Amino acid sequence: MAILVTGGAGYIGGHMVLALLDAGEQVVVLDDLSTGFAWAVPAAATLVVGDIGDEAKLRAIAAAHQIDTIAHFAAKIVVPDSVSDPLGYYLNNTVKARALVEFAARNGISNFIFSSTAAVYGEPAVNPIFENSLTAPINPYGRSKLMVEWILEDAARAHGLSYVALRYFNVAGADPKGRLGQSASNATHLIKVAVQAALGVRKGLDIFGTDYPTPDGTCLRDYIQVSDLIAAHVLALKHLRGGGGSLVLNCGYGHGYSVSEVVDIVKDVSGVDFETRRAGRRAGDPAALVAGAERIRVELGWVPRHDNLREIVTQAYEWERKLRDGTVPKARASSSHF
Ligand SMILES: NC(=O)c1ccc[n+]([C@@H]2O[C@H](COP(=O)([O-])OP(=O)(O)OC[C@H]3O[C@@H](n4cnc5c(N)ncnc54)[C@H](O)[C@@H]3O)[C@@H](O)[C@H]2O)c1
Ligand SMILES: O=c1ccn([C@@H]2O[C@H](COP(=O)(O)OP(=O)(O)O[C@H]3O[C@H](CO)[C@@H](O)[C@H](O)[C@H]3O)[C@@H](O)[C@H]2O)c(=O)[nH]1
Repeated sequence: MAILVTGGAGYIGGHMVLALLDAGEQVVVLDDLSTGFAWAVPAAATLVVGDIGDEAKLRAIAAAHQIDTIAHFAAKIVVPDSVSDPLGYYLNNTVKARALVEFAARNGISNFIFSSTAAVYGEPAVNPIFENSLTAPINPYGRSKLMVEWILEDAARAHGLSYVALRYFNVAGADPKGRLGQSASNATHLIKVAVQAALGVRKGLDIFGTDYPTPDGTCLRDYIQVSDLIAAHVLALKHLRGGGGSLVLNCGYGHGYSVSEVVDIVKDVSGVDFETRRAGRRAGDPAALVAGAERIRVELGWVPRHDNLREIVTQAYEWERKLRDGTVPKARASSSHF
């Protein structure tokens, strides 16, 4: 049986592909390369370049491979962009995901793993946030993802699918073996931007909002290391293949760091005191998001191995240095795909 990984040329999906290949699985990646990289997908996986909304392409994949599971990572992911381009986000993240769920239902693909997000909770009244806390997203990105959770819930009931929706908190770091990291040069994530500032790839860093109701006035987030997150997906796959029922699970460590604390750790790890500027709040940002992180341990037996922000920052820094120096390992010639 093969696993279809949408968005498998991107940051998190790329780590999933590595983990699946490490486990001896057959992997088909579908990615339009809008923010992903063909070179990041090992030649041992089949790479199909295309849109998740392209039904003909999906049918061709189903005809050529025995897919039993879809791991759906492909999405647009930048919260402030979703505020300025909501319709683009609803099309890519919701409408096309609906088509993918329908494709699964029609083709007897009974397992679906979905990249959801902490953004479904909006501005929570209290932290940590549990899976049964109120979902009230405050930006189109979070809404675009919450709707897919609802689509999955209803489709599962009607069409015999089982799914695991993983609500990621803030994903960071890189493959501990140094094979992959976050590569898009215009990524907007805090740790990515901070290590770029430390390496002189960007000129300093804006701190978006210093007047939040948090201990130091900057936003709090729960940063989860990317391989720990992927381990949760591998366990979700095992759960679904073993006939387990649908689940919605937070993926985080259960404690948060402020933007200022993250910046201090990046400065310390890199030894570079790069410039920081106090800037206004960024559109769509909640003050604090910290996972209630128990359910995933109970349901899947997940045990984090990299819950250490210094280690996470070091991995991100080392990967960024390779990107800057042009020494990242390329897993395939970029033209070898369908
Ligand atoms: N990075 C985070 O902190 C975070 C947190 C919560 C949830 N997520 C979710 O995780 C998933 C992966 O995010 P990422 O950080 O790896 O981002 P990414 O941009 O690196 O990866 C997304 C991949 O999807 C591809 N893609 C986008 N739209 C597509 C389409 N219509 N058809 C085919 N391919 C398409 C892109 O080319 C890219 O390779 C997303 O669903 C995102 O919403 C990420
Ligand atoms: O240059 C920067 C970049 C970020 N931030 C702040 O850092 C925090 C974290 O921002 P970022 O790393 O961009 O992540 P989020 O906006 O929290 O969103 C991430 O985490 C969410 C889950 O919590 C996911 O849903 C999103 O896909 C993912 O991008 C926020 O307060 C930002 O305002 C800055 O101050 N300066």
